[in-house]
Amino acid sequence: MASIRQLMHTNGLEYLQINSALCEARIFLQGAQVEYFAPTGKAPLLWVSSADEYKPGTGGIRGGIPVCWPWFGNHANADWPAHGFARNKMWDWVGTDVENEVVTLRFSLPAAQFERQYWPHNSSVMLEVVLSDTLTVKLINQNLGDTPFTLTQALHSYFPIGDIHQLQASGFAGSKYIEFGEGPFIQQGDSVEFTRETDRVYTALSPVQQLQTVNGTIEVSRENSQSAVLWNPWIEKSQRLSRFNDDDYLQMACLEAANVLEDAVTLAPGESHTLSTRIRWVD
Ligand SMILES: O=P(O)(O)OC[C@H]1O[C@H](O)[C@H](O)[C@@H](O)[C@@H]1O
Repeated sequence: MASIRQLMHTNGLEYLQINSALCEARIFLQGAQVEYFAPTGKAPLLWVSSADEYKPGTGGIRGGIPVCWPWFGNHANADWPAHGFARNKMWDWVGTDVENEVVTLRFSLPAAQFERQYWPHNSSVMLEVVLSDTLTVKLINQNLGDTPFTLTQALHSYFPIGDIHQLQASGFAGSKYIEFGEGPFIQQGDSVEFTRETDRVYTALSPVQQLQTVNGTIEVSRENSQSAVLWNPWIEKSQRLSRFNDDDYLQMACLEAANVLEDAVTLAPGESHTLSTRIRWVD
C-alpha cells in the first residue's frame, strides 16, 4: 500500500517521503525538487552531493531535479539569479492520486512567490511527478493573462554515473550545440564521452538519450522539448561550485530536459505547455 508522509529534514526543509510497491522517492517543497528516486530493487536514479547541507534558500539542493524557471542559465540581465527563482521558492503540494501503486503528486508555485521584478506576467506554473517503476516529471505553464510571454526552463536532472571516465552518453546524432557561448557546433557521431569540462546546450535533439554507466544504462526521454543540456563541471569548476565536493564530478552528470535557445516557449493568452521528462533504468 503506497504511503506519502510529510516530514521535516533536520535543517528545516519540508519534504514528502513516498514509499510504494514500485519505488521510494523524496520530494522537497522548496523548489518542488525531486531529491531521491529509486525503483524497488534497483539503485537510485538521481544523484545528490554529500556536500549539500539541505539548508533553506541556498539555490536548491545540489542534486536530484532542480526546476530552472522562468529562465535557464544566466539571464541577459547579468545581475539576475542563475536558473530563475523557482528553485528557491516554497511550492504548494496541491494534489495526489494513487492508482495501482502509481503515485502522482502535483505542486504549484503560488503567485505570491513570483518575483515580480523578474516575472510580471499573469501565469501559472505547476509540477506533476508520476512515481512508478519509472520517474516522470512534468512542468506545466499556462498563460492566464491577455498578453503573450516567452520563457526558458529546464528540469536539471543530476544522474549517478559511477565513473565519468567510463560514461558514454548517446542519442545525440543529428543535433547541434552551443558550448561556452560558442557555436552552434554540429554534433559528430551519436555519443559523447567526457574528457574535460562539458556544458553543452543541445538543440534539434531527438527525444531519447541514454547514459551508459558502469552500473547500467539510464534512459532519459523528453516530450515538448527539442533541447537539453549536458553538463559535467570537471576538475576546476568543481572547486568553485557551492555545495559540491572537489571530486564529485567523477560520479555525476546532468542531462537536463529543456526549452532553451530557439526552443524557448512562447504562450499566447490562454495557452499552456507541458515540458515532460521520463527517467528509467534500462533492464
Ligand atoms: O550552480 P548552478 O547555478 O546550480 O548551475 C549548475 C550548472 O547548471 C547548468 O548545467 C549549466 O549549464 C551550468 O553552466 C551550470 O554550472
